[in-house]
Amino acid sequence: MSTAPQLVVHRDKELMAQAAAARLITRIVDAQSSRGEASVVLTGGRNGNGLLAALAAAPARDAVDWSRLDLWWGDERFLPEGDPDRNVTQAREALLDAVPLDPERVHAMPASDGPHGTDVEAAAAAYAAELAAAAGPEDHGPVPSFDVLMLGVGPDTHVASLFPELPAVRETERTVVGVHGAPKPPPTRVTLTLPAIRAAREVWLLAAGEDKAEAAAIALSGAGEIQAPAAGAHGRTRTLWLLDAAAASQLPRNLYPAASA
Ligand SMILES: O=C(O)[C@H](O)[C@@H](O)[C@H](O)[C@H](O)COP(=O)(O)O
Repeated sequence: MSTAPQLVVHRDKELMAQAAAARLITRIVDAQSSRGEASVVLTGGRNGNGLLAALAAAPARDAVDWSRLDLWWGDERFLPEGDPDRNVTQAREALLDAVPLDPERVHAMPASDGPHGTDVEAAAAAYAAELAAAAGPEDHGPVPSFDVLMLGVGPDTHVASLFPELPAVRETERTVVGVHGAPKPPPTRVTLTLPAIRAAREVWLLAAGEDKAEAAAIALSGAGEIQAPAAGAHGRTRTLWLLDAAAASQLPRNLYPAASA
């Protein structure tokens, strides 16, 4: 199946979050119906958290069997456990604390005061090992075939903690790496690499707001993944860009989907 990106453009970021939450519920329910379980990779950032908050408010959230859902993270800010800036802390507040998840299936990335201390490379290696342990023979390498992997897109085209031109985006072997000197605070982070991201069945990129318009246009116009990491994020069966009208405002006309609302 082609992984050419598909685009859906919504009127504004609120509608985008609600529609994406509805889409995610459906995707999880479908996966659980066919395989008995589902796996989703969460993203940090306002759009990812907006989606989780919309999901928390959606009555259809009860259609999900939360106890048979694995949650992973695409990246994490390497900070102490419970820090309000950690992506997992924000996800807990937005949704996770409100639904009956199996704690064993909530795979938060290590914190900077965890078993590896401030050694971000060791923390990354431990997460890579956790992913490898969860991968089965049917998977395509040392990472499970996530049903949906979500990524917020930064104004510089970064996704997860893969920033343009930094070493992490050039990684071709390891599935998880430590990041030093990230331009978005905090500077030290843990991130999935592009090969790990591309193990997902579906990759959804979320972009809302005018400050994302240039990034979306660049990433969708054939830019290279080292300069524009979002361009290298695609799923094995589907790559979906979920945008609001402002973020879509600089897309070349041939990419703008006429029927989106
Ligand atoms: O740790 C983080 O900050 C992220 O995981 C990062 O990759 C984020 O998703 C983008 O920067 C988009 O963030 P917004 O949705 O807030 O613009």
